[in-house]
Amino acid sequence: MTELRGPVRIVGAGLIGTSIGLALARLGVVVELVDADPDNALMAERIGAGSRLVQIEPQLVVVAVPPDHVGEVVAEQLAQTGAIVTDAASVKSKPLADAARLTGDLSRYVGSHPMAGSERNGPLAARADLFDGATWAITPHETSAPEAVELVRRLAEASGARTVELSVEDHDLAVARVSHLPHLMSALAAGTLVDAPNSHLQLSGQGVRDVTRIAAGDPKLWTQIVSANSAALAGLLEQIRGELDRVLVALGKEEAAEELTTILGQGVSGAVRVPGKHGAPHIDLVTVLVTIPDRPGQLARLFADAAASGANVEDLRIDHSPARPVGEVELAVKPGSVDQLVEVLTERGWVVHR
Ligand SMILES: NC(=O)C1=CN([C@@H]2O[C@H](COP(=O)(O)OP(=O)(O)OC[C@H]3O[C@@H](n4cnc5c(N)ncnc54)[C@H](O)[C@@H]3O)[C@@H](O)[C@H]2O)C=CC1
Ligand SMILES: O=C(O)C(=O)Cc1ccc(O)cc1
Repeated sequence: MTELRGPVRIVGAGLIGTSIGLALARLGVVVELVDADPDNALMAERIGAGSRLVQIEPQLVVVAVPPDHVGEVVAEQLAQTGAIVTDAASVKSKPLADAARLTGDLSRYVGSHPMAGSERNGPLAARADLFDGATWAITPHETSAPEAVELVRRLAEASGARTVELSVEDHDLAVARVSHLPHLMSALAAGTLVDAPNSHLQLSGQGVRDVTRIAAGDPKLWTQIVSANSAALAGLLEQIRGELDRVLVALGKEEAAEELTTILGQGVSGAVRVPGKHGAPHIDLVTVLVTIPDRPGQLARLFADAAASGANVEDLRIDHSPARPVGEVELAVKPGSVDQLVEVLTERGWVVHR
């Protein structure tokens, strides 16, 4: 059995590299931090993700640099060390092709991709629990050694994730659907707000926040991601262009209302297919709205009271009402625990709406 003993060298101490370092530090694995930007390596070291200098040869190297540089860094690390090498890039075909142009033997390399992140970047955005409960794709290529695949699986599990194995090609098709297209859609929707008057923006509610959150991701990083996956994305974008034409033709025409309902119904059918947290199948959750005073300690009290009811909070949203000294917290729970939750919260003085 291949155990993850360390040291693990992380090249690229940004959001993802530093988060992996922090997750491994929880288990006491020795981590070496390397970055082209010395300030980032220093920052990652200061927040406890590892050390900039480790004298022992790494067992595993994790390349967490932007996708355009992954292939060259993978080839470099294979040449400089006897370690198993993986990367965390959001696309898998291009880094593999780039590395293959630079080195003959890729048996110690296995690509991987943690499916968790943030719209923020750099070591200061890193979190030790970023990958807890997340899915981590492992994408062996034809010559990946089985022990290399096993060690990368250990890395993902040590970081708190559950693993899914896919081919390189299938991975890129999958992320085009579940990550890259949603990102482009979010950016396009958010882009229409740039010139919007403030009087319009002040009507923003949770819907527009949901749709635009991921648009805040680093444009330079996302240019590399979507460009490297252009073939898989092109088909989906053609499909969306066709759907947009259907919407434009149908909008506002009484006789085309059914067409519009069909398109919107497709959205409902697609949305329920997105798996729930921890990769579990989608379950319908019930939401309960609680009004909370905008004062320190209120959220902690609400969570303690929710826990006392026996309900597990599956999801959470907080909405601040402008110009009101209260917030609105939406707790999502399984249908079986909602009655007890409402009863206990009401008993304890919370204003609850279902
Ligand atoms: N941002 C996200 O939510 C996710 C990103 N990823 C992937 O993880 C990788 C890293 O992304 P982030 O951590 O978000 O970016 P980041 O910008 O936070 O960090 C990248 C780090 O790599 C360093 N770097 C760049 N070129 C280098 C080189 N040649 N040698 C050494 N260091 C170098 C930078 O100085 C920076 O510290 C990317 O390949 C991305 O596709 C994967 C999952 C989620
Ligand atoms: O912020 C989110 O919800 C994400 O989905 C983050 C993310 C960004 C890029 C990836 O390659 C994987 C995950």
